[in-house]
Amino acid sequence: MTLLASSKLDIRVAGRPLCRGLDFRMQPGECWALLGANGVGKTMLLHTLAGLRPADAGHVRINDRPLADWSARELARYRGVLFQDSQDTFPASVLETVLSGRHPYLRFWEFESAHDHELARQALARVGLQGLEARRVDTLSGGERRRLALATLLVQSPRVMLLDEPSNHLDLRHQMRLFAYLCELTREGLGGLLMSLHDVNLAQRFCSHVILMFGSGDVCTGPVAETLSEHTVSRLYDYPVHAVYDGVHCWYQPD
Ligand SMILES: Nc1ncnc2c1ncn2[C@@H]1O[C@H](COP(=O)(O)OP(=O)(O)OP(=O)(O)O)[C@@H](O)[C@H]1O
Repeated sequence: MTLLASSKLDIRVAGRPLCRGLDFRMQPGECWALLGANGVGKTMLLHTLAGLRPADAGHVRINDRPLADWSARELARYRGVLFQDSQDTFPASVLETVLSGRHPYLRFWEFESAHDHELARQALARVGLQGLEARRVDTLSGGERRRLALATLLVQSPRVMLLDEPSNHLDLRHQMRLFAYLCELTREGLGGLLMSLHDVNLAQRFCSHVILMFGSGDVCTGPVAETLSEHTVSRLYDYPVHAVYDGVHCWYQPD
């Protein structure tokens, strides 16, 4: 079974190619990073794979079914999207916001159950926001708001997670803890994770596979060990880097 796949996927914006002929298959338990320079099209690609915007050509399949065959409710239960920025239209509380992750499972006018509240409590504890349930979201710091968005996604418990720059606003400890948790959850629960990142070293450390977007539609995919190199990372950001290996971890440093 393939959780998420694209074939011959083309994405263009204002006539400009962002992604040309992308073929990839995400198998259960895999963690993928989506890397590329600013403005190269990472958000557009994530949104296309999530079914939030149409592709210009090619196909997306989730769980081996074409996107068009999924109802909105089915999709909301199966794949979760973390947007680049959180927008709070109403001054909801932390608890109300995290419980909104359960809405795909509720019927119209149905209230959240004790089980939903327990999932919300566990997710808030997981991201270190326990005790803040009654706080208004517009009083949270940037990092706290980001962690609340991640908790809301966890409460949704999607099989496939599509995350747009999940490390935004997170300090070092929260980055390392949450990335380790998301990847362990994906591997052990045999889900699928695709996240756009600006830190190639987070991809190198936590991910099994990468999609690289080089600009003008050029894309390539593959296992991290075979795809990331001094050459590809330097080309990706149009800036020279060199690899450092300490016997355990490899990372890339700008020259
Ligand atoms: N409606 C639009 N009209 C014209 N260009 C657009 C429109 N929407 C997005 N773009 C352009 O599409 C390109 C890809 O945008 P996208 O947000 O996917 O980039 P990104 O790789 O996620 O960037 P970043 O790393 O800066 O977040 C950008 O150059 C952006 O300016």
